[in-house]
Amino acid sequence: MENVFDYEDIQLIPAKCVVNSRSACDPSVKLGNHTFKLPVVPANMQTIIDETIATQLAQEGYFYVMHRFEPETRLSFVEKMHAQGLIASISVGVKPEEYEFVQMLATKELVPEYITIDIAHGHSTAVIEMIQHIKQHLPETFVIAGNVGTPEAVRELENAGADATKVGIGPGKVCITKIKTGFGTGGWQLAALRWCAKAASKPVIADGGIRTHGDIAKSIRFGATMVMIGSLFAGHEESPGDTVERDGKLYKEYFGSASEFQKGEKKNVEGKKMFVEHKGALQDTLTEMEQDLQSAISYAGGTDLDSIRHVDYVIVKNSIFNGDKVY
Ligand SMILES: NC(=O)C1=CN([C@@H]2O[C@H](COP(=O)(O)OP(=O)(O)OC[C@H]3O[C@@H](n4cnc5c(N)ncnc54)[C@H](OP(=O)(O)O)[C@@H]3O)[C@@H](O)[C@H]2O)C=CC1
Ligand SMILES: Nc1nc2c(ncn2[C@@H]2O[C@H](COP(=O)(O)O)[C@@H](O)[C@H]2O)c(=O)[nH]1
Repeated sequence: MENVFDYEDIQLIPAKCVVNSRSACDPSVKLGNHTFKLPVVPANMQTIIDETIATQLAQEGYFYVMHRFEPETRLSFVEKMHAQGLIASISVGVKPEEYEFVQMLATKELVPEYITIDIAHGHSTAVIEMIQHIKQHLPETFVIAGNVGTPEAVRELENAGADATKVGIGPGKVCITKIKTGFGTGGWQLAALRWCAKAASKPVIADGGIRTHGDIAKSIRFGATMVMIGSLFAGHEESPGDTVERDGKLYKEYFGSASEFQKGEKKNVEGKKMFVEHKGALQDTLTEMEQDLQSAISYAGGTDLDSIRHVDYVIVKNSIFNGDKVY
C-alpha cells in the first residue's frame, strides 16, 4: 500500500464555483431505495442512538441505524416504525439467536428496509453466512455488512449478497482495538477507505475517525457513499449517555460497544468510556453539517455530492491544523 494518509493529512483543492449561494447545493444521498438529507448516519451504539432519536431522524429524512444491544425490543421497534410510515433500520450480530430473529421477522412479514450486520471483524464466514441468511428470508431488505478494512473483504461480502459494506477497523474515538491487537485502519482510515472503495461495486460506508465536518467531505472524495459517526454525536441533549457535571461544566458519557460498560464484563474488551462536552441539540449539529457540506460542494465547483468525488487533493502530512485547535 503506497500513499498512506488519514483525514488530517489531506486538503481538497477548490474548483470554480457554479452557484451564487451555498443554499443551491444539495447534500442529499441515495442509499438503496431511499434518499436521505445527508450522507451521515449516527453510529449504532447505545450512547448515540435510541428509539426516540431513531424516530426523530427518520421523521426528518435522515438515515439512522438502531443499535442491537436491547435485542428483545427490535421486533416491536420495526412494528412501531412501520406503523408511523417510517423506515425501519436495525442491527444484528451473528450468534445463533440472531438467525432465529431474522426468521421471526420473515414469519411475521415484518421486513426492515435496512439491516446492518454489526461485527468487529466483518471479513468472516460468520458474516457471509448471515448475509446469505438475511437475503434468503428477507430478500427485499438492504443489507449493510461490516466492519472491514481490505478490498478482499469488500469483494467477498458483496459477492455474498451485501448491498453495502462498512469500512473501519479501529479508527473510532473509543476504540482500543489498535492498541490491544495491533490491527486495524486506525491512523490510515482515509487511505483504507480509498483502497476499499476502489474495489467496491456497491456503496461503502466509512465508519469511525471523523473528527470534523470537513472529514465528511474528505470521505466522500475518497469513495464513501455515507459516513458513520459516533463521537461527534455523543454530546447532545438527546444523546442516551448519562450527563455528568464537572467543575460546573456538563459532559455526556460515550462508551464503546466492545467496552466493559457495554458488555457488563471484562472479556474481549476492545472499547473504552470517555466523556465528551455537552453541545446542545442534535438538530443544530445536523443543520451545521448540512451547511458545511453545502459549502464543501460549492468549493468542489458543483451542485451536489458527486462533484466532491472528482476534486483534486494534496497530502500535507498532519500540517493542516498548524498547531491550532479544531474549534
Ligand atoms: N469497528 C470497530 O473497529 C470495532 C467495533 N466493535 C463493536 O463492538 C461490538 C461488539 O463486536 P463483536 O465482538 O464483533 O460482537 P459480538 O460480541 O456479538 O461477537 C460476535 C461473534 O463473533 C465472535 N468474534 C468477535 N470477534 C472475533 C474475532 N476477532 N475473531 C473471531 N470471532 C470473533 C464472537 O465470539 P467470541 O466473543 O467468543 O470471540 C461472537 O461469536 C460491535 O458493535 C462492533 O461494531 C468492536 C471492535 C472493533
Ligand atoms: N474498536 C472499537 N470500535 C468501536 C467500539 N464501539 C464502537 N466502535 C466503532 O467506532 C465507531 C465510531 O467512531 P467515532 O470515531 O466516530 O467515535 C462506531 O461506528 C464503531 O464502528 C469499540 O468498543 N471498539
